Amino acid sequence: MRPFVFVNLAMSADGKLSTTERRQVKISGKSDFLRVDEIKAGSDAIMVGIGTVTADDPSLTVKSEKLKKERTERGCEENPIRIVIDSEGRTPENAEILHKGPGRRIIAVSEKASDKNLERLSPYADIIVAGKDKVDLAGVMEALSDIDVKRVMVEGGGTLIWSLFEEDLIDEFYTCIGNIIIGGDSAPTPADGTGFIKEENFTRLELIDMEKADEGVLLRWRVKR
Ligand SMILES: NC(=O)C1=CN([C@@H]2O[C@H](COP(=O)(O)OP(=O)(O)OC[C@H]3O[C@@H](n4cnc5c(N)ncnc54)[C@H](O)[C@@H]3O)[C@@H](O)[C@H]2O)C=CC1
Ligand SMILES: Nc1nc(O)c(N)c(N[C@@H]2O[C@H](COP(=O)(O)O)[C@@H](O)[C@H]2O)n1
Repeated sequence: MRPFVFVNLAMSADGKLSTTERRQVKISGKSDFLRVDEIKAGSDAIMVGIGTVTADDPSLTVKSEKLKKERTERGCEENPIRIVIDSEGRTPENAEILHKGPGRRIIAVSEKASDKNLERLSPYADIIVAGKDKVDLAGVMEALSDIDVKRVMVEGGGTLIWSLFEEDLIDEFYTCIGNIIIGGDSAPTPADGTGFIKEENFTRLELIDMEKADEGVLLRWRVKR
């Protein structure tokens, strides 16, 4: 058993998530920001890779007071469970994700994480150990299902999302394409990693809908199975 998993990203018109220096860029506009806040508030958990934590230091909190209130009225925490996929337990102790706003945090590590890092992070987050070198993502999804997490939003980055596609753990994929060109052949894209080599292994998508979003376009895809 695993939760429903969807990805939400903003990318430039040339398909980049950020710059070659992995510097965070404002890609989407105001209406997309509100949409993202709504889908975040509608999720039980929000997941990012350690690369995103070190590059962007996101808080991943719900921003709107109204949405926070609606969550607490439903008996949920103000924020979804915030999950970092972090093989070695490198999350900095002062990361925003560990401090900003109420709610549970989970850091999923592999057996490679040192005891020192586990001790360092355990005051701030629950730790799940899954996988030998890299985090076993299917194992993490199963553990989330066991604690009644039904809907997971993945915010990036491209390395984590690639692995989730590779392991067929994504159900829907939403990209807001903004009206900028970032360029750079090493700038992160929505699915980095090794990529599929054989055509028969490609993930196939069905378009659910598309709409204009500020100066860009929002595409929503479902993974075909
Ligand atoms: N425009 C947007 O919507 C977003 C952009 N970004 C950008 O993406 C970049 C960060 O992306 P990445 O460097 O690719 O890092 P990432 O956030 O995808 O984290 C990848 C890291 O997770 C760890 N990991 C552990 N187990 C793993 C597994 N089984 N599979 C994959 N990774 C595993 C590894 O240390 C790996 O390097 C930043 O530049 C950030 O600004 C990030 C989120 C959203
Ligand atoms: N949806 C969206 N639009 C953009 O233009 C972006 N640059 C991003 N980036 C990601 O959003 C996260 C920020 O989270 P907090 O505001 O700190 O909660 C961060 O991971 C960015 O990479 N997203």
